[in-house]
Amino acid sequence: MSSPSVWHKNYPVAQGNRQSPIDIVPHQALHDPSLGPVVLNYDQCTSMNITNNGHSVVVQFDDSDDRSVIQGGPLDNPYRLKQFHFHWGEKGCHGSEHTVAGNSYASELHLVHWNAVKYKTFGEAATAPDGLAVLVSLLHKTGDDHRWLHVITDALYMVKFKVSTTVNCFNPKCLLPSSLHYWTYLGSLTTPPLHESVIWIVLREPIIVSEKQLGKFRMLLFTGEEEDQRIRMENNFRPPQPLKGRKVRSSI
Ligand SMILES: NS(=O)(=O)c1nnc(N(Cc2cn(-c3ccccc3)nn2)Cc2cn([C@@H]3O[C@H](CO)[C@@H](O)[C@H](O)[C@H]3O)nn2)s1
Ligand SMILES: [Zn+2]
Repeated sequence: MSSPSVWHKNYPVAQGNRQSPIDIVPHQALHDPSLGPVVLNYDQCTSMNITNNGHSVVVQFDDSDDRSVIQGGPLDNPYRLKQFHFHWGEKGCHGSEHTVAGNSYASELHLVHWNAVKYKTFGEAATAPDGLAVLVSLLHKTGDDHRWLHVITDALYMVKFKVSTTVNCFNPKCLLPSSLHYWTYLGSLTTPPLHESVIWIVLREPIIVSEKQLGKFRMLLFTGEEEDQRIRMENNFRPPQPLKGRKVRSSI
């Protein structure tokens, strides 16, 4: 995984006008009364596999129909859930991609959805300005375990190296905070190809996880079993990018 500071050499859009993540400054966000609640329909979700793809751990879903969608909020259409994955650091409270008033969290969950009403495939949607919607849950490290995150962290030993394994149905709604109040802004993928195709929906309330649970993410490796070098997977987060005049709207 190359460093974010050199991505612009192969992906000039890295220096574009709607890059992610950003630092969210709550009192500068615009309260927009027209922003309704986000609505999550994940009950028929069928998670398929959990994969260490060499830069994060990803749980993929069956996105061949509209069984798992997000809608409402800033979205004009329902967006299909494709996968969720995490970003984290190597210790303490650094590891999230978005920061809030300059403060970072220990980790960040991204639920990646695509606009299957307007676009035929994820790949096509991923290059369109309204193609993707990513719902963000910030993970705050304190003492206690998150009661559902252990389902994921207990499976991580199976994907220590760059491999994939099947998982039973896992409804990611259990990894979200109780309040669905959010900030929203137009941005990009935070890893190459950095397409400027994402409507970001960042939940304001973090979820609480334990150091032990975070530690299990850090035992993952960027490398495959066959490689003799063993590089721990950590700090797979991009730092905040310039706002370039964008407005962040708030649902409350
Ligand atoms: N930090 S975050 O902002 O949220 C994310 N950052 N990257 C994400 N994904 C990777 C990705 C690749 N592409 C893309 C799009 C068009 C052309 C070339 C690459 N866009 N995003 C999300 C993601 C993509 N995929 C892959 O999509 C392919 C096309 O459908 C599929 O063939 C693969 O099996 C599947 O792995 N998975 N996840 S999200
Ligand atoms: Zn991500």
